[in-house]
Amino acid sequence: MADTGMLLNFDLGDAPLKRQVKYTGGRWRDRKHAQRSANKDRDGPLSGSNSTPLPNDRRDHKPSDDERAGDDERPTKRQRTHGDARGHSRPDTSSRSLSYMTGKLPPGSISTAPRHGTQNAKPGGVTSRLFTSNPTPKTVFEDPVEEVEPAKPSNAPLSDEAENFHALGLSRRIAQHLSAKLEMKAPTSIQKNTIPQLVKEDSDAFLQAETGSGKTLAYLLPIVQRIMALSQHEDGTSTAVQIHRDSGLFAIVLAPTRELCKQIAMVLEKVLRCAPWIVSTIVIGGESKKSEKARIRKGVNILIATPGRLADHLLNTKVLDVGTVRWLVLDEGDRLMEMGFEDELKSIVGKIREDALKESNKEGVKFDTLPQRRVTVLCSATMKMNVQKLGEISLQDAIHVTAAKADNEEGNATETNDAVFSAPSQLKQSYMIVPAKLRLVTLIALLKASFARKGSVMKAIVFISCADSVDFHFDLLRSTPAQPPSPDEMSLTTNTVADAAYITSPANPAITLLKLHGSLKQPVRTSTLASFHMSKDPCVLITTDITSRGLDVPSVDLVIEYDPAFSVDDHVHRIGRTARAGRPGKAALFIQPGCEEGYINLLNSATSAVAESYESTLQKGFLSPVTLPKIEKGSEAPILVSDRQSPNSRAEALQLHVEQRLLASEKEGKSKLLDQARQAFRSHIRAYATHVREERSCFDITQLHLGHTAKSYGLREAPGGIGGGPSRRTFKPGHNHKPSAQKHAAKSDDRDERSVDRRADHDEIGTADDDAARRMRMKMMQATNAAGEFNIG
Ligand SMILES: Nc1ncnc2c1ncn2[C@@H]1O[C@H](COP(=O)(O)OP(=O)(O)OP(=O)(O)O)[C@@H](O)[C@H]1O
Repeated sequence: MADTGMLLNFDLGDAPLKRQVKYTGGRWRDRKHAQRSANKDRDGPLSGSNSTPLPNDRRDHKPSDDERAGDDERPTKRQRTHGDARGHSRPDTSSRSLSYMTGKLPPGSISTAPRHGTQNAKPGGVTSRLFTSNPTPKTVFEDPVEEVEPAKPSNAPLSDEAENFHALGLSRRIAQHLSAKLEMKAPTSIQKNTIPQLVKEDSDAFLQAETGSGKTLAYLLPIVQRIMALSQHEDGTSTAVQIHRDSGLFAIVLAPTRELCKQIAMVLEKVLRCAPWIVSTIVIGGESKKSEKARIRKGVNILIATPGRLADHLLNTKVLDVGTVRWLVLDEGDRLMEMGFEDELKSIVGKIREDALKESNKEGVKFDTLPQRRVTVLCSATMKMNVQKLGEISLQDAIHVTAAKADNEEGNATETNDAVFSAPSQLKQSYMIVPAKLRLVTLIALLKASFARKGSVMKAIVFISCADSVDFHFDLLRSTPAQPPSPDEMSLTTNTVADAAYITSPANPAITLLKLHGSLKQPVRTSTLASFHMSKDPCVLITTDITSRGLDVPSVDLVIEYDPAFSVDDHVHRIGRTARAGRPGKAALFIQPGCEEGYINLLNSATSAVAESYESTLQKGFLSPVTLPKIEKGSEAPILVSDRQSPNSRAEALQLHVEQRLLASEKEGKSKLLDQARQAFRSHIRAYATHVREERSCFDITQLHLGHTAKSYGLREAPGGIGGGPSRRTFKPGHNHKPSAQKHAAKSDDRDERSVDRRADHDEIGTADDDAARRMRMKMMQATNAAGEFNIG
């Protein structure tokens, strides 16, 4: 279709709505049908209709108190979901949209508003009603407070006059390398408290610190230091022992996701440039096992792995000997357990123990500077039951290291009690109470506003609950190439990196959009993440929780939680992707009016967010006229609105544009986007049901308005296929409800997005060392009781 005539502005102007609409064009039968529906509408529109003519006086109408009181309740009538045999939703029965949606009339014949929109659009256009029938938030918004001084960063490096890496027990060579090559002059608090401990002592450690506080180097540097010390004296002269790649495997670092493993490997690789004789490698799922075997066979001193893949190699790669392992690091311990790696972890710990016993009976070189027993370092944000269990499996007598162990004025170490797992203090957090219908337009407005000024935001991450929804939003917001790429032009990131057509503005014309989730193939994930890291243009990554843990992209300045996290802990990890190592950062959370507002109280224990109104976001986001991408190949890019339209009209016009774009895709027989929207909607609803039990009262699936939620997917009504699904089911404690996207991803080797049964698990476990397990349990219980700080939520 050439220019579709997608008349994007359906503003009806000041004139009262003319009831007699004359339909022209198209088939007689369709005109008649549309006319009849219009007449019916006049007598009273059908309930559940999402797209009805907008009486002008309602457009920017501020409800009176009485109306507000009525609105206060959530709309009682739930949108019915109709689906035909093919899963297509029944079209909206309102007059003009009916004709349009069924595609029987040429679009131009029903859209009578001028193309570029004016206040006085002709009657007969349709609009997508966004500002009526929305529940009113119960939260009372306080007057905007004066901009306060930004808080002092809590995860920044300490002042380099006071502290340096050499003073913590690292060799001059390492300290100089850190300072000269990695531009790290002074340690962070957690590094200051961890490094001396792990360099001098052989006891296990439990590390707990804020996101972005440098935990990775806190455990890697002591390991490298002690392996280096085998072959080098402090003055740089050589010892009698020469270390090379087949001297033995000394350390294993386990992390829950492939991305995190790769990132740790990159950090280690940079550190090892000052000791190139020490060799590290990585074994993760999704890559060739053969080449991993070959690397292991050549010899490796430090191994970074996902538990599933390592357990597999321990079974099938005979050459992998873990008898010499002196450090086992479990990064993101809580996540390792949540993702169901318990069995693999048990088998890995058991195998290391078994091989260590055999090794101790062998004659050969004894490595004096290495720990004489295996040291386990467990990093975890929280000390919940599953982490205690992991501690019982792996730790013997761990010391608890936090960033808050601070020096007092006399220089004595004192333990403070504020080791709560919380967001960095300099991170500015806000939340918006956005009615379901307005979510999509508010997201676009927020992104537009954030990137409106060049340089104000460089990188943003948008968290969404499931992979299907990520796919849909990416395909919706990207610009479609005029021609599909030829096979020669295809690259790994062809379908994951694109121009962000809906976010760009004249001031910031080049914004890249990326997507990432666990259902993508590993090489695609790796390349996409690399593009995000390296992009010099501003960019937005739309992703699931796969990116929420550990991912370190220093230039991320904004995190948007479009769907709230499945637990408060996950929320803190998500927002922790910004404001890293003392840098500033912003985070915005979308919640809906109603029970979700209770979530703010839950968050207050871990974060402190200020309320922002979505209205002001719409204002800021739609300040200037919006040029939308073309709907069809060959059509002009229409300018959505004129300067004279209010932000609300612009929002409605944008919503309508999205809805029509979806319908146009179906009409053209390429209903990919429409199908995607339906699938995304279904997965969203299922994912919504998987919030942790303690937080489910804030995310009550029965309170979700399906019709309004569908609108945020550009759908005019909720598609079929969810009735009788989890949306209507009451939640049975202990029942495992899996979002389909997560189920799908469960096949992946590192189990990203794997369905997580978040039940607190109090079962006793049988470990090889029951006594150590008992001691560890006591210790962790003590820590939990003493500080009462780890059980958030
Ligand atoms: N001493 C330091 N000086 C300056 N920057 C540092 C220092 N230590 C670490 N960093 C930087 O801080 C950032 C965060 O480090 P890292 O990823 O190890 O944090 P983390 O505590 O593991 O975070 P998360 O809990 O989110 O995984 C990295 O970009 C790293 O390069």
